[in-house]
Amino acid sequence: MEPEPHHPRRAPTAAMDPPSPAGARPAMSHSSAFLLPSSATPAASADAYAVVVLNQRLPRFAPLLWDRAQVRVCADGGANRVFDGMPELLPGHARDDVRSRYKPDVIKGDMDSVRPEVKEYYSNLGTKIVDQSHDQDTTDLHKCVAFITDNSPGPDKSNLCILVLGALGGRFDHEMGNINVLHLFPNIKIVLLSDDCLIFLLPRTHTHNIHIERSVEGPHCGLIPIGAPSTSTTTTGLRWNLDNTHMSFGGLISTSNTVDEDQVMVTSDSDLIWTISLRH
Ligand SMILES: Nc1ncnc2c1ncn2[C@@H]1O[C@H](COP(=O)(O)OP(=O)(O)OP(=O)(O)O)[C@@H](O)[C@H]1O
Ligand SMILES: Cc1ncc(C[n+]2csc(CCO)c2C)c(N)n1
Repeated sequence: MEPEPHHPRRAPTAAMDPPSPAGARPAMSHSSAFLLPSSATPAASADAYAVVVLNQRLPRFAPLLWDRAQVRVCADGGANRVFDGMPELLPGHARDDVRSRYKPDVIKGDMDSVRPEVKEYYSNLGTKIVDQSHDQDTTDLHKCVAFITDNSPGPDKSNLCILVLGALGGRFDHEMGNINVLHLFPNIKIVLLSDDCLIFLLPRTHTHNIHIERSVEGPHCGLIPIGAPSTSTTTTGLRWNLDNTHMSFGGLISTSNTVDEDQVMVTSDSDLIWTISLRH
């Protein structure tokens, strides 16, 4: 049986941007400023970041996002990647210092991939270990996102942004499971990342203003109706814009598009996946 979305849709009034006229969709803003080096980051970011590390090679910007986050969670074998990978990404620093500094707050999952010595190492440093081996129906990423939303204060999670490292590339079943988590939590800002690109969900309840951080992302992008066809999608700011356009698998979907402006606007009657390439 398909699990129900974890949270009801956000009421149209709870948008983060200024109020919209009656009947119009409220606006939601998106930015990848979290990828900018500390020196270039806007002083006051509205977002509170959580990082989830999956069981794939750490992206090169893992230390930056880890430092920027308020909560760090490893999905099962993701803990091995932090243990092995953080010292490799920070070669000028002593291996043991890096290990103890990059300590996850939580390791959660069905615990069939985290190595015993890694689990013991972090457990001794105070990491919380949540063994959910009894649940073989939800993915480790689903378990980690549920943990973060359940433990973040207040009913309004509009400032929470969950950055998922190692979510794309690799095994296709895992990738699809990771994308399904975006659809299971449509009201939570979740960004799936790899070294090469990022993706997030654009819920149909809002119009979307996507600020393009040209120093770290673009130009290649896509707009994809994974969950359901879209009868009408309209965009601005792209090389190939959509104008009240129908999109579906078996028909048109927008791949190999490129960003033309610093601001991309998207309105659709269906939830869409936005993807953009990352610069190396
Ligand atoms: N190759 C991959 N591509 C994309 N995501 C992955 C990949 N491998 C793991 N993940 C993500 O990392 C999480 C933790 O990985 P882990 O290998 O511990 O999971 P698992 O449930 O034991 O996998 P398996 O299906 O191999 O038993 C997964 O739930 C998934 O979200
Ligand atoms: C229809 C169906 N397909 C696959 C699985 C297997 N599965 C899905 S999530 C998960 C946990 C991975 O850590 C496992 C083993 C299932 N339960 N139901």
